[in-house]
Amino acid sequence: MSFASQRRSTVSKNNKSATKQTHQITGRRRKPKQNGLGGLPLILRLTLIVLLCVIILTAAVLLRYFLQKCLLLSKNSPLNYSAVEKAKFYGLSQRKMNSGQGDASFWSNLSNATCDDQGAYEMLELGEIQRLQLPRAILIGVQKGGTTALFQYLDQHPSVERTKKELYFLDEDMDRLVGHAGTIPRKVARNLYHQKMRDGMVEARALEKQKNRHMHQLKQKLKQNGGAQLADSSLADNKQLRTRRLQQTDKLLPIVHGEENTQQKEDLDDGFSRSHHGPPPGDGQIKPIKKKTTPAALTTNKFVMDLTPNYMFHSDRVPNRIKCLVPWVRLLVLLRDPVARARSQYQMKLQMVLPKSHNSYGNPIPSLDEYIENDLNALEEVGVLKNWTEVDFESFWKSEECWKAWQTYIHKGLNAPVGMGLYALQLKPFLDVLVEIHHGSLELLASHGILSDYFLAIDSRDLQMETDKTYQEVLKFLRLPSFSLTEYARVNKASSKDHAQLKSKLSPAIQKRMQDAIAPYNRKLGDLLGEEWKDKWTSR
Ligand SMILES: Nc1ncnc2c1ncn2[C@@H]1O[C@H](COP(=O)(O)OS(=O)(=O)O)[C@@H](OP(=O)(O)O)[C@H]1O
Repeated sequence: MSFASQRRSTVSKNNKSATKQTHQITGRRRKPKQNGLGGLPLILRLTLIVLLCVIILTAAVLLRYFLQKCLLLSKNSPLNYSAVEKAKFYGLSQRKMNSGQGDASFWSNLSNATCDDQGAYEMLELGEIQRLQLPRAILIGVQKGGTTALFQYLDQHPSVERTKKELYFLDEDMDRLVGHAGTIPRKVARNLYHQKMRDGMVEARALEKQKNRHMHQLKQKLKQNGGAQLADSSLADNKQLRTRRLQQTDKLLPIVHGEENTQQKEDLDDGFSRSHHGPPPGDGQIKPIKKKTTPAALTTNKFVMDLTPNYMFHSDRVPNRIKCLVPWVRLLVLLRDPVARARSQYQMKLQMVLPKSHNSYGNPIPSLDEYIENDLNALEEVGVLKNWTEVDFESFWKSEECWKAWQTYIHKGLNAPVGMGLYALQLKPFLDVLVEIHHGSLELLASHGILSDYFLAIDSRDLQMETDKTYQEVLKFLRLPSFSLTEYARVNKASSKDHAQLKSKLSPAIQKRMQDAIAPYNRKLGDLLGEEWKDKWTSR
């Protein structure tokens, strides 16, 4: 050891003993070696802190997930849009999920609104469908096709659960729900559909009670007025009373088919108020769905149906929603001569605004001719109607251009008196979806009788002329026991008010223009539904 190092070691020893002495003097001891984070290398310490943050964050997310799930799926939860948006946050179990086979149709790509996984659907057992009170059949259309009459006939069937007509769930409600977020989880959507169905049933039961109460009061009054003979068991057959009852029912009809607010729905000025078929609210428009108070339990083993004639017109989105939410349903549609249907729609709109002669934009109410012409022009403008040769129409029909033009038209939110009569255009996506669900082609399904298991089109005229026979056909299709009514009333007729405009007829020139314009689509209906539908209305 060199002198210098010897000196360093002596100095260090001296220093150590000096420090020891100092500690003894001050009574303080040297700090023990640190055991906590302080003793760990910096990198380890940082890793631990990051891990801790991740754990805390995960716990917060999980807590939020459970809270949301409890809130959103609880029966009494407020159905508000933001909750649904938040519901996107959690994925849902995809058990029992089948992948839809076949080509994804153009419509699935366009659809702005399905559930969590486009192209996939989930079948449920009958017991489960009943438990969830989801519909087993849907009446998809058409507006002014005699749907209120059929609704009332079905409503009287002992195996059918009373419900409210026109729920607008698969179109309007779903538009609101998905309009902003793009998709919503299937489970959430089904839960909301269930709640809507249940609300409809509760409302229908309340309405029935109200009607019964009124009948009771009427009986009492008749008794007091010496009409005792009317208040006995033969009451139901009494014409006078039946008429009164129907009048009462007519008063309640706006409630039954939810038209009480239609006049407030003024939107585009194509003559009248917009009615339940506007464009889906895109661009971040969020309207909350109104919550209705429903009793905690409403159990039924009866046949549950959704009857919303406007679904047919919203053919760009409703079929996919059906596939996604209720793929087991049977679809029923009433088709009426498009010209008569358009006229009936005009009369309905007119009744809503009469006796005013101007709409809320201050513009005069159009005549029937103007009403039809305006719509013909709108359809020509977007390219849905054109003066085609048969060959040209065939290639147009198969092109995406056709469906895009139709979608542009739907999204204009017009009254669509002519557009609603283009049945082939509207039915094609519904049939496509059935083909997808039941794996095959339209021809294959038709030849095996599978299509007729799930789809039934009825001519409104048959319902009107051969009501009982047609009613039996509907019951058979729905797999309901045969049942006949003592009377098949004609309901929801255009008013017999003495107003010239209500009585107006379409001028022959405009009628011809409409018939010629829609003829190619009428012919297509034959390809879709069978020869008997080809040129059905032009031949009459
Ligand atoms: N049993 C029967 N069969 C066929 N058609 C019938 C039946 N009963 C009523 N009607 C006529 O149907 C028209 C009303 O149709 P909707 O009830 O579907 O209208 S709505 O869309 O619910 O407003 C309406 O037509 P218009 O009178 O031409 O307006 C009713 O008269």
